[in-house]
Amino acid sequence: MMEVKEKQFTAELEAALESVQTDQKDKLFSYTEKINQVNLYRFLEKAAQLAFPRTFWSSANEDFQMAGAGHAFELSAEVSGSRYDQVEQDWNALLSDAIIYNPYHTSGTGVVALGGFSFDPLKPRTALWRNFPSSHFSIPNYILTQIDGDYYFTINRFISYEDSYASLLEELQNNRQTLLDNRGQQNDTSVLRIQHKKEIAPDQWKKTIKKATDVMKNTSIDKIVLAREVRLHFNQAANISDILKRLVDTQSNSYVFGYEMGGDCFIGATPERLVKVKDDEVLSTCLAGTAPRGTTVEEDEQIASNLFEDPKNRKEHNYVVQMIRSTMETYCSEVSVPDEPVVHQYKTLQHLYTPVRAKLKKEHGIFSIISGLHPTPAVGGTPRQDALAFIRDKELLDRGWYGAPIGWMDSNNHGEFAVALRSALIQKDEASLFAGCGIVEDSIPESEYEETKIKLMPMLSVLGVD
Ligand SMILES: C=C(O[C@H]1C=CC=C(C(=O)O)[C@@H]1O)C(=O)O
Ligand SMILES: [Mg+2]
Repeated sequence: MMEVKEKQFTAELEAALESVQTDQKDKLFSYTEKINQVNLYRFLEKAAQLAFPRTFWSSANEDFQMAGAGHAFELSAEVSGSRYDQVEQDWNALLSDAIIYNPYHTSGTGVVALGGFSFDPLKPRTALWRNFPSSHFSIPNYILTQIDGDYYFTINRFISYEDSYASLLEELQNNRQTLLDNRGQQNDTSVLRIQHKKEIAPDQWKKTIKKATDVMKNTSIDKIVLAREVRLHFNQAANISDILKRLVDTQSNSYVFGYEMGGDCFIGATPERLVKVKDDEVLSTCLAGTAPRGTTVEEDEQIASNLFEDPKNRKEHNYVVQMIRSTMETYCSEVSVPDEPVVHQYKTLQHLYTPVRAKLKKEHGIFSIISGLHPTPAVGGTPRQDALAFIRDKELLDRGWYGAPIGWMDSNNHGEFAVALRSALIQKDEASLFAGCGIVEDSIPESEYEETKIKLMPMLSVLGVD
């Protein structure tokens, strides 16, 4: 730390400890400074060396990235009905007492909570997701934020009145130095290989699709999203920071995330924004309907125009648009939704895409919108409760955090959540990958199976070769 900054830091820390002691109440202390460029992936490596659980977020156009180390404070709610309310209440309570030094007021700096939810709190949790509760948010001890090429470093420390100034200062300064040290070995050079790949019950999955289409022919259910799992075994433990870097480098137009809990890490590169809130501006995205990429420009365009015209994919997409529009109208004003989707291209596939814009009504926040939107028919179905009941009952998979909201929010009430698709739960030298498809009445099991294969490709390619 430069000397003038160091003086500022020690003065703020001293004042914070004094406030905690005077009030006899533990409080979160948060200090943000602007720093020179630091490699985010190196920061994550150093965090692992210090045994800190890691968090990572990269927005779809990479102009905003956060890497977190440690949990200064955790928000977690196991309750099902009100888990959003519970997290929101605990978050507001934490903020109301927090001592924040942040002259920049830039999104994603200072007191930031990163975290997410499980897909369905009513589905019994299996051993696979033992480290991931129904909801969990972390205010990391140390956050490195990159915005438009500028770098910020935040220290968050929950201070108890029993803490001593000298040991606090030593702890925070030592960790700061280690985490921001760009020297040392670059990323691991050993090659991650897939030694064993097991598709979990693909034939049964296709049978469940047939069951779903039969149900849709005979009931008022219009759409059910069904997912499946692929389990991998590697030649060595996967290097999380390396994989996150590879996802950012290869998956354009995608949110890349990482969330480490109890040694397991949930990672992904998802194209789907659930909601972004900045002041009163709200953005959401309807994404459903899929086709592969072509090998030539002509073929690519032909596939795109077929996707745009295809009634089955348009149906899948329209259920999402209808539901997101009506939910947004509950929480927002000036809801604007284009009449038709466009085709968006990603590395291995193309999607039908409809952006949504709105203005947040004063009485609502990001959690109200999340609770209204999740699960959209891009991951659940229509009508929601019937589709969820089918998934809960018939899908073989424990989705855990797959298909659920994952993201961040800060003390300025800015935040963004994506839908955790194209994701994997990494467990040292093993991983579970997830992919699902929107099933409508005219779905063909074999084609849906092919669709999951292209959705799995990006993650398989960053996790090594067969
Ligand atoms: C459920 C997934 O994708 C959803 C998002 C976009 C397109 C979809 C589709 O065309 O089926 C799915 O609704 C997944 O990737 O696991
Ligand atoms: Mg589909």
